[in-house]
Amino acid sequence: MDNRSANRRVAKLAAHLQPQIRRDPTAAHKAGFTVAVLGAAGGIGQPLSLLLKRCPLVADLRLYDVVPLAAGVAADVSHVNSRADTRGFHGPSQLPLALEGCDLVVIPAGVPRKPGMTRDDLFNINAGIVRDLVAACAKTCPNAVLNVISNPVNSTVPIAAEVLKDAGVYDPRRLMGVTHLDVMRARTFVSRSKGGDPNTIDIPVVGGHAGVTILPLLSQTRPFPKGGFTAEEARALTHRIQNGGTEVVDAKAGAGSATLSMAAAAAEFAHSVLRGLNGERNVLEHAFVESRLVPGCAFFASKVRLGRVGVEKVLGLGKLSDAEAAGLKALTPELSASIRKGFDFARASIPALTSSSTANAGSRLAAAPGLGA
Ligand SMILES: NC(=O)C1=CN([C@@H]2O[C@H](COP(=O)(O)OP(=O)(O)OC[C@H]3O[C@@H](n4cnc5c(N)ncnc54)[C@H](O)[C@@H]3O)[C@@H](O)[C@H]2O)C=CC1
Ligand SMILES: O=C([O-])CC(=O)C(=O)O
Repeated sequence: MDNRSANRRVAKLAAHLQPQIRRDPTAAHKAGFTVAVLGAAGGIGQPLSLLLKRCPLVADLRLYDVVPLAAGVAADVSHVNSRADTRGFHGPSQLPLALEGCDLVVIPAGVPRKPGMTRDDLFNINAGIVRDLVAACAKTCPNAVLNVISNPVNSTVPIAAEVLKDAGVYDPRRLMGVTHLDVMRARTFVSRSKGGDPNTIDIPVVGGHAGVTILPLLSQTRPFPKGGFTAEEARALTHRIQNGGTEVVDAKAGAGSATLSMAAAAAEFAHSVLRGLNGERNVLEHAFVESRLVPGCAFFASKVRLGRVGVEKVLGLGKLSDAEAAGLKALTPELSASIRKGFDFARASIPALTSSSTANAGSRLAAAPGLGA
């Protein structure tokens, strides 16, 4: 074979292989991602760490907690045969080591509810925990995507935003409150009562992550159940989805709140974030993010499109039924107050919202497109 026909054959072979290379979702980031779990020794942290160890897009898994058990959890999880290198870290002196080079940091650190408590009752303890952990992220891995699980999410996410702004590294596309458990509950409860496959049924859940601020949009259920929802069915399902967390808190009778279902939700959500970072197109999830969807609510949970930078686009709410529109009106004052409470706490407790760091934050923010829908 002469050189020219050999070259032609190579070119033909390359052209044949090219589409397959482009279709390989991991091709863009062969090395995989570095992910940290902060609060890894806890009720959510342990099963979440296990599930992330199984995630094919995780190459380096860092398990951090204030308690030394983090090392034991890491030793245990590390024996699972998957590609992710797994290490444990404990105590504030090891936090920078845990965060160094992270692409994604998942934060379930903090105390859970007991029966009779609201999520807001956790504010006094968890607000400071989230503030300090996010400050460490701002310093060591300012470009990481943050998934905040710690309650009250309606306030801890605004706290995280203020801390990041103060450090001059806030990019709204990389800060997400995890509300995916509400979506999972909606899928489960609706498919059990009305039929349909809980794996594929699509039900938007918007607003926030506490009581009436959790607003399932049952009228947008796809596929829509035969016969639809009666007003009473819609009311009962909405109530159950809004109170799913309390159902578990009461069933655990003082021993904590949802941990296993939350770990499943956080792992599924983290996997979607990594798929987006990896360049996969059209990854859609719900998350509590900076938003302009609802006046008065600087953060709002809605469907978002995830991509290489985190949240690429906040999608609209679609057409609401009359009952859903009333639910949206009813949730706005509570959600808005919880967001303000987070902002106020952060602004009062961040020692230096100095003019220099504020100027710095301004320049970073100007470079980062907002998330208005
Ligand atoms: N977003 C959501 O949908 C959900 C949120 N949650 C919230 O997640 C949080 C954690 O819940 P659980 O895992 O059940 O609690 P847990 O008490 O079992 O675990 C919390 C872990 O955080 C650790 N921790 C405390 N302070 C820390 C710090 N400064 N740095 C690192 N680690 C720290 C503790 O040592 C413990 O291992 C709670 O605030 C809970 O309300 C729970 C379920 C659903
Ligand atoms: O209810 C709680 O305290 C924990 C939580 O956020 C949930 O299960 O949705």
